[in-house]
Amino acid sequence: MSVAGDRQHDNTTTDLQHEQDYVSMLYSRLDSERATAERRLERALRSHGDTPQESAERDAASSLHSERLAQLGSVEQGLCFGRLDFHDDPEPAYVGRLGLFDSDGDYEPLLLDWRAPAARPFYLATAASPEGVRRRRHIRTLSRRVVGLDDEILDLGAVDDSQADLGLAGEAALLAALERRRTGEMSDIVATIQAEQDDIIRDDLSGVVVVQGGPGTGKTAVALHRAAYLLYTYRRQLASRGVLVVGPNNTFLRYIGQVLPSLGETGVLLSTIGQLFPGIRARGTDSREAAEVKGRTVMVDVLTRVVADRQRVPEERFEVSFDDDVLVLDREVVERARDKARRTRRPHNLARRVFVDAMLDALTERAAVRMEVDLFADVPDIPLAEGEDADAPVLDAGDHVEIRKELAESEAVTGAIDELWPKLTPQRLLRDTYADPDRLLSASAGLLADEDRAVLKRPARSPWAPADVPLLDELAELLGEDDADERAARERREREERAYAEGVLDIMDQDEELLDEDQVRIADVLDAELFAERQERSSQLTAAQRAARDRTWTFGHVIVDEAQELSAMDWRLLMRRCPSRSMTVVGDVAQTGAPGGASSWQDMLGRHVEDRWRLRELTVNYRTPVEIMDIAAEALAEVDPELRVPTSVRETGVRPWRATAGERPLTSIVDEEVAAADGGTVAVLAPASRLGAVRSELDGHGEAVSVLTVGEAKGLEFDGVVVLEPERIVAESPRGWNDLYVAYTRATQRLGVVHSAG
Ligand SMILES: Nc1ncnc2c1ncn2[C@@H]1O[C@H](COP(=O)(O)OP(=O)(O)OP(=O)(O)O)[C@@H](O)[C@H]1O
Repeated sequence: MSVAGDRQHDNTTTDLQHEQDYVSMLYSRLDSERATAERRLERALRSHGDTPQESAERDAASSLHSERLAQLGSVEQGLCFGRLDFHDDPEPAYVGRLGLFDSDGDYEPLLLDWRAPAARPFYLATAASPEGVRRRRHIRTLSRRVVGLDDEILDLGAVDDSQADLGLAGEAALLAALERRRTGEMSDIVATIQAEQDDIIRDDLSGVVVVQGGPGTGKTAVALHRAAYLLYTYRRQLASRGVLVVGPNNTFLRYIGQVLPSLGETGVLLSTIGQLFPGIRARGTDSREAAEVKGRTVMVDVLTRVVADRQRVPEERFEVSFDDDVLVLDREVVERARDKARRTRRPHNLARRVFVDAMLDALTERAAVRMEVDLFADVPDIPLAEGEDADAPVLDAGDHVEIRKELAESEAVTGAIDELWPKLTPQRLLRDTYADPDRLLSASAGLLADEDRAVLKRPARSPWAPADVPLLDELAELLGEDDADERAARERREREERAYAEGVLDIMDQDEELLDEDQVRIADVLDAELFAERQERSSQLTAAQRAARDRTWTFGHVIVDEAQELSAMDWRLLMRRCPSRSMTVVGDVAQTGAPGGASSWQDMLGRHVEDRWRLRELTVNYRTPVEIMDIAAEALAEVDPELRVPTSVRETGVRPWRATAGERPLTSIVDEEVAAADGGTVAVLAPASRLGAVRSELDGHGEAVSVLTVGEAKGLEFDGVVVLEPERIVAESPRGWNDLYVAYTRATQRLGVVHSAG
């Protein structure tokens, strides 16, 4: 391992002092930016528009300034982390978390945003290809203090071919970052992004990019930095639609939750698939088998049938009481009404109107005929006048309208029509299907085998599981939402709220004119509330928040992490959220654990984008040291002997240890690992069947130790990892070797393996 260049730790007092002066100047610039943003926000909040347009402008301005303020607040730590010196420019360039300019002078850049094109050489320049860079300097800071400098002179003469070169940039800073103890929360890598990662982060917005890489190659880090880069570079396009980042579970989302805010980006929605149906909390768990069946594409056909089964035609005829009488329609008439509604190809709840109309038309006819018969029942035959037609209807169009209206208002009639074509919600429909064996059979006969059907059955009150969410979403599409009434009510509410706010502001204006200077001004009291309300209203307008509440929201870009775990039905849901197909798909097909997950990207994506996706690969492992990867490689060979582990950047000199269950109490093993981690994080990864027992055994260790299944640990990392009973982990799942590979590669420093006894 080497760096292509001559690295120097040039921490001379003069150098440090020089950089300290510059960094201090940047912080005072940051402070004055903050003061300006605060002033502007205050001004925007105090102003109030007379017209709806002015109010909208005020809301937009206050939201802009609060966002700016939040961004300026988030870059406090590590504001500036790099400096570039060039061969043919005496002025160095400083690189940091956001761009700062010399507003007193001629707007020269004082600090380059890491995402700006001009900052790119900081990540790409190498001795072999220096891009005009003479020296790259990493500036280490603690709060606002400069504590160290790492310099690289990018001199071709210093290229060393004799060592295996991973093309690392800023090796000292990188290794320092990698050696750091883990806190349980992922950090950004903005100061040490490597060239192969940078290339992916800055890839085009359009199309589907698949990032394939072994464990620890920085896929998650790259995905998150790409979100920040895209929002910076394509802000106009993305600000209104937002960016969605999908992760496998809540623990993972918590783990990555701080990265984007630390990069000054808050407009991103982090979510699991299970959270993408507003109003549903998927708290249940499915068996592996049930999750696999629910994830199959054939479920689309099953659900289509579930809906069609609710569009019924009576066995013989349709009968309904109306006006002391019974109206009867032949089966064929109902069938024609159903066909007419189906032919519209609209979703069930929207096509329902067509069915109801056709039924009411037919019933009006019947009722009219009956009335005519009744009208003349007791009347003696009267000779016809000249020109009068014996068959001409007695009731006119107006009478028909009246009858139809009465039919539409009759509960008996609407109830009977409802039975045939009810208004449905996805939740109700899916619940009923799982709970009713006859319905399930009718919907899946010929599509699912008996044993597949059996795993779907469950009582109506069971909680939703994550794999139900794509099915609910599919049903929501098949059903559609007849929300015309709701939409009208919402628009009315919004108009009223605006009128109210404007009214209050007018009153404030008038009152203020009447008050003495030294009296308490009503506006001072009212202001605070109004401003708070306005602020809340404008903050509610962020794309991410609106998106979280709206099932039909479509995002400007979607990033999927641990994407190999997604089922075919998960992909369908995601594709609906991203009609532009601007996506970053991140994962490792060698780590797939989910029964319905991917073993090839083409299998997963081809259905949606054919071959229009581009593969980018990451090859260097930043997490797991060489010693541990030697063991992980054995598990990978069992998955597929052709696969190779990524190359580790680090060696620790500490070899993984092995023990046999029962030799020593688990508690003392774990105590030792906690001590060795020296304040870092420790995890015990257990077979799913042993999790409960191991958790109670290690109860006393509290927060210091995480006891997890491999599935739960996916995407996470810990300084020390103890893997319990690898044999059982392998035996418990058809993808057991993949699971073991994931388990071994969670460690940043130490790995211990406790084998099953006997
Ligand atoms: N350029 C870098 N500079 C500093 N740290 C890095 C860099 N790239 C990756 N890392 C660190 O390496 C570790 C692994 O990264 P990450 O979790 O993104 O890998 P991954 O490919 O998603 O792994 P897995 O597939 O196992 O989930 C993290 O701690 C991350 O911060």
